[in-house]
Amino acid sequence: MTTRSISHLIIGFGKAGKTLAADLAKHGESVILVEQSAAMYGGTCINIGCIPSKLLLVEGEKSARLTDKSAAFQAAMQRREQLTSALRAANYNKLATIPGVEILTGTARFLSPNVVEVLTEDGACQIEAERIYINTGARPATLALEGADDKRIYDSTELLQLDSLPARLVIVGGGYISLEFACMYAAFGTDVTILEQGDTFLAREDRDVAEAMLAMLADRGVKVVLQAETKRFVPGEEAVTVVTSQGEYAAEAVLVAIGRRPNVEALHLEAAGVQLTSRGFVQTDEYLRAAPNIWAMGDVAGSPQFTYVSLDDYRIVRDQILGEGKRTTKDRLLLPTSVFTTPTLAQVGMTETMAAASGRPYEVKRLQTAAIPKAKILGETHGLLKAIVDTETGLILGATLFCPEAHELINLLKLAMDHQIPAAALHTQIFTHPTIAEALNDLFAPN
Ligand SMILES: Cc1cc2nc3c(=O)[nH]c(=O)nc-3n(C[C@H](O)[C@H](O)[C@H](O)COP(=O)(O)OP(=O)(O)OC[C@H]3O[C@@H](n4cnc5c(N)ncnc54)[C@H](O)[C@@H]3O)c2cc1C
Ligand SMILES: NC(=O)c1ccc[n+]([C@@H]2O[C@H](COP(=O)([O-])OP(=O)(O)OC[C@H]3O[C@@H](n4cnc5c(N)ncnc54)[C@H](O)[C@@H]3O)[C@@H](O)[C@H]2O)c1
Repeated sequence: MTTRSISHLIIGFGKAGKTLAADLAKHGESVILVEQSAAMYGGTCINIGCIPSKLLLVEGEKSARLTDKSAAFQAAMQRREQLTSALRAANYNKLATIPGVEILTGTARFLSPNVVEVLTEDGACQIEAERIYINTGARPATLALEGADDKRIYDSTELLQLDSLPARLVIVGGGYISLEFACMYAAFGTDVTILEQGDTFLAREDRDVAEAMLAMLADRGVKVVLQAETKRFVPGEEAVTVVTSQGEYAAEAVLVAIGRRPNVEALHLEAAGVQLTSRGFVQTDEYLRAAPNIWAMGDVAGSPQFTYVSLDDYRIVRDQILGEGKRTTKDRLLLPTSVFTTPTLAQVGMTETMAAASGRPYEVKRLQTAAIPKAKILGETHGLLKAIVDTETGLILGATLFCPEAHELINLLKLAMDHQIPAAALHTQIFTHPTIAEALNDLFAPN
């Protein structure tokens, strides 16, 4: 078996790993990046996550004008394939052409804290590295239930690659993936039912926001069933039936979207002295250090599962290798989020419920999406905008935007909050017209 030595070994072609590899090499360092699958060059986001799902959401909305939904669905899937293939090739070539970076296609596992074995198609090789970075991501959690091996039961990766449009889709789980896929498939004309085991829909959101989301889903024909414990799947000839504590639901396709688990098993982390958290993620400190010469970044490190957080993990690790070593997970400040339903639900900082529990003096600002001229132009009037303002300091404590373009606008609010721009400044800020952004003038008007 060949043994090689390298300064930096990155395991996994995720957002953090690929960005770090390029940066290190541009600073004259030598890097090997190991990726287990040629179909995953570039990682989850571009191949099986953010990019294909958002493309299909957009294509679904466009299909509203078309009568042949099946043809529209198949054309959308082709576009998805073209885009992800092109991005995958671009991601590979961008890294592979940087002097100092080598991409090795194979599965990595630790033999000791600084030696990793990589199993490739051509056999195994050992790599001794001064520094090792784990960026192996996560995979869909599965339901170990009777009938779960039926071919009509899918995870998100598989449902992004269906070759024909199902008449009915049942989604087990009521989180990010569920809501986005519900909108995506409903837009193509599929009859969608969401089965959530919890008793509260969108438990982290204020009830008026959750109600607005439910109204939007109902308008699109999406049914939501709460406290639905899935018990088993019963395969039939035409459909599979999901048997739950709240009744039985037959469908041509079932999506299980109940969270994602870290990819740690293949790594043999015990050989590296790396610990796991109680939830099974790689245990790190706030510098993302997992052992003296080992770091973990992205989903596998238990970081909030977003591409932009994986990118921020890269910034933290980069600062230790190439910078001042000061940046930590605490420097992220507020973390904005966006569920790309139609319209988007975007959130940053405190909700009204959190503000009430905080004991701080606050007021709630509210605006209905239907009051925004641009929303009327778009014909997307579902939703509302809410902001929480500290009545002593006049600073914004949080915002929840359920309206068109909310995924863009939320970044403006994070900027205002991080840089302590008072709410009153947004009330009088000049915004272009007609835009959704100008609604901030009204949202932040004095109560
Ligand atoms: C359907 C879906 C939609 C999403 N939409 C959004 C969104 O809109 N916005 C957003 O911010 N986030 C979204 N996410 C989440 C986001 O995609 C992830 O948080 C992010 O991609 C995680 O990146 P990462 O850097 O942790 O690693 P990943 O990109 O997951 O990369 C890990 C890589 O490691 C490889 N690997 C695993 N084990 C080994 C091993 N032993 N040896 C070698 N290689 C290995 C894997 O094959 C993989 O390519 C979505 C996720 C999904 C599933
Ligand atoms: N727009 C985005 O940024 C985006 C989009 C998709 C995914 N993601 C990321 O990917 C992660 C994973 O997404 P997800 O939707 O799989 O997980 P999630 O954690 O967002 O939601 C899972 C949901 O499934 C429910 N659940 C769990 N077990 C269940 C069961 N047995 N039966 C019924 N319901 C059950 C949970 O109560 C929860 O509501 C997200 O948390 C997010 O970080 C982000």
